[in-house]
Amino acid sequence: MSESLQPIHKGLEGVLVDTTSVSLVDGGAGRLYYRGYAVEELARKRFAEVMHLIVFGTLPDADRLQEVEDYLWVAGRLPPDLSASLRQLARHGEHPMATLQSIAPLLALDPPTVSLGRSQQEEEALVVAARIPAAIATIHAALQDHPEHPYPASRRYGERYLQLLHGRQPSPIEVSVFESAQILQLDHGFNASTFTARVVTSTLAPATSALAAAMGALYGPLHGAADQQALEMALEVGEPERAREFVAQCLATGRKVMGMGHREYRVVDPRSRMIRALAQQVAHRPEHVKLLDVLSAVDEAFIEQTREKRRTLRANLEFYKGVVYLALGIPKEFFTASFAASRVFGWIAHVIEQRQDNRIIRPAAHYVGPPPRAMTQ
Ligand SMILES: CC(=O)SCCNC(=O)CCNC(=O)[C@H](O)C(C)(C)COP(=O)(O)OP(=O)(O)OC[C@H]1O[C@@H](n2cnc3c(N)ncnc32)[C@H](O)[C@@H]1OP(=O)(O)O
Ligand SMILES: O=C([O-])CC(=O)C(=O)O
Repeated sequence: MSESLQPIHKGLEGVLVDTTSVSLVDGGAGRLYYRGYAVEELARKRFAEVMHLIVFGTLPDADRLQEVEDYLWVAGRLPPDLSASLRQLARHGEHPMATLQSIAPLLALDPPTVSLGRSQQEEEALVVAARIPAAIATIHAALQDHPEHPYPASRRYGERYLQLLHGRQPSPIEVSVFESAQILQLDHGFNASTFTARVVTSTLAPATSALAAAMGALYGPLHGAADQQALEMALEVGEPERAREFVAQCLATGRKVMGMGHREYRVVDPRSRMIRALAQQVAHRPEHVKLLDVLSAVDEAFIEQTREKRRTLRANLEFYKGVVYLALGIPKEFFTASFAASRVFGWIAHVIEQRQDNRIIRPAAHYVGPPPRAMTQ
């Protein structure tokens, strides 16, 4: 068939481009599984366990878990030169995601003495991933104009993450809620950033370049940055009583309600329900309780007012996440970077998978420009 007669799959909706064994998104049933295990069960585990499952395919035993947590702790410390360069870069005041994307491939410089025995490319990618929490904390400190907090002694990912950011010891509840939220964000089929990582990998570019490119895709408001935008929308709505009018106005003017809708889910995104429950566990301050009330009211109004749409639209991962992060002391400008700190391990799993049976990803386009013509001048 000539290219012009083929159907065009705008946005690649429903197009199968490869296989994956990392995660299964069951959009009809509203279920998500990582390597066969339901996320509802995995969210109760430690972050490093589920990260190991995603990247290496198995849940680690106690010895391996300790090895991986030790690895993340050693590899996660930023070398002083790198930290100084990042601090200087961050002081330009760009969005943390822009700074993080620009530095991402270089986070593997001056490698640590530890290794997980993988290929050089995979080790470099793991070092980048391990160093993202400290990189985020450095950007945060630079933007606040305060010195970085000392590198925490904790081997536990969530505890170290929050301590790097605040310099104070988080409570056990804060650690477990944060780790659960991060687990829910590890992987999600061929979403836009993961597919970006696979496209870049398919050219045989370095794994670290694939991670930087994926980070660029995650920064888009239709994808990862919807977390910050959903929270900003809740602030704009202000009061639960204004939700119905706000949603009606969005629908009338074609403005998207951020954190709503999904390419795959035809029912509510299971992560949204779980993230909302996590938000209820940590939202104690009146302003956080109010944000949760506003979001719940927008959620309800959106369901009611989109009942007639051809596609069922429900809250996705991003809708309630901001309340969890805010209550844990993560400023809204750092939501998407914190998402990236988790998703980077999913990207690595897909880089590994793509490399195992690679073919360059290169779709076709139907040309609609001027026909071949003679140059007249
Ligand atoms: C981690 C993540 O990336 S989760 C997704 C985060 N992104 C967002 O929350 C941004 C808001 N949501 C959206 O923009 C979309 O729902 C996406 C990008 C998630 C999915 O996009 P697509 O699969 O291409 O869906 P599409 O945009 O075709 O939506 C189908 C219909 O629902 C409408 N719709 C979809 N999402 C929304 C929304 N959030 N608000 C209002 N209307 C919406 C579309 O306008 C379209 O309406 P139409 O049939 O009248 O034209
Ligand atoms: O799958 C998608 O298109 C977006 C998403 O929910 C994710 O990346 O977590």
